[in-house]
Amino acid sequence: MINWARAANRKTSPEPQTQSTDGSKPILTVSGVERSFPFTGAGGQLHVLKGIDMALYPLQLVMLKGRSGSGKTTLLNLLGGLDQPNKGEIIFLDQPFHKAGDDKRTQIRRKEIGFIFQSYALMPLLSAWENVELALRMAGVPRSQWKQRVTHCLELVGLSKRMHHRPFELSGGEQQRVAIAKAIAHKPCLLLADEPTAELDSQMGAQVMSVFRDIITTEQVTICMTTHDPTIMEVADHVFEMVDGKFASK
Ligand SMILES: Nc1ncnc2c1ncn2[C@@H]1O[C@H](COP(=O)(O)OP(=O)(O)OP(=O)(O)O)[C@@H](O)[C@H]1O
Repeated sequence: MINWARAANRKTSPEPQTQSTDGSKPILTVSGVERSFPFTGAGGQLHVLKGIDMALYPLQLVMLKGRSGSGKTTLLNLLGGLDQPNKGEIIFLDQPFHKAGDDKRTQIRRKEIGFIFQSYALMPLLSAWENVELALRMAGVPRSQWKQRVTHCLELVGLSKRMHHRPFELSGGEQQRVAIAKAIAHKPCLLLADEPTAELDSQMGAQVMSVFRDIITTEQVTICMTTHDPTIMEVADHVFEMVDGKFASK
């Protein structure tokens, strides 16, 4: 279940954390990041991110909140190297992510980042086991390690008894836990999750958050996720609120 005691230590924007509680270095820093998109046909620009500064530290659970369309997914895509900023810097594991080309970003992403989506994004014809195994195959992990790693990841998310079920035979919460096992299989240091609990009822959402808390410790990951759910936000180490393309000020 959710560790509600963590709420007492929670910090909220506007002050992007400039240091961790234990003095460790950030794994990712964002400075002055802006992102615009061209209007189709009209020749103008939609200025979505207008100067974002933030840092993610090891073993943090960080949440992005804000109204629909405020730019949360746009920022998450930049953090994960799926997109690039028009302005500003993103440094990931001491490397300039904002300057890296597609191949370099893909290479870093495959090794160091895991993604989790609202809609689970599982292969429907593959079992939970095969879905996680596919993630290892795609990450280039040697075949000799697959069996042990798949078993470990599915056990971590509490699905050791559902390993051979296909997605349609699993509940929404169970499918999302398979998606988490898939996202951590290649041992990334950063997990990015876009509305991971949005499709789940409160009990299943709490289960997913409990799994997140466990894997931060056992797998040594940092998690950055978006959410609209105030109950879920209670377990964050830090909440950034996005308003009009920037983080909200007090
Ligand atoms: N590739 C793109 N091209 C054009 N506009 C885009 C693109 N990606 C995002 N946008 C626009 O940027 C704005 C922010 O979108 P984004 O998906 O980041 O918001 P969000 O805060 O995640 O919203 P929600 O909570 O509804 O998921 C929206 O107006 C969206 O239409």
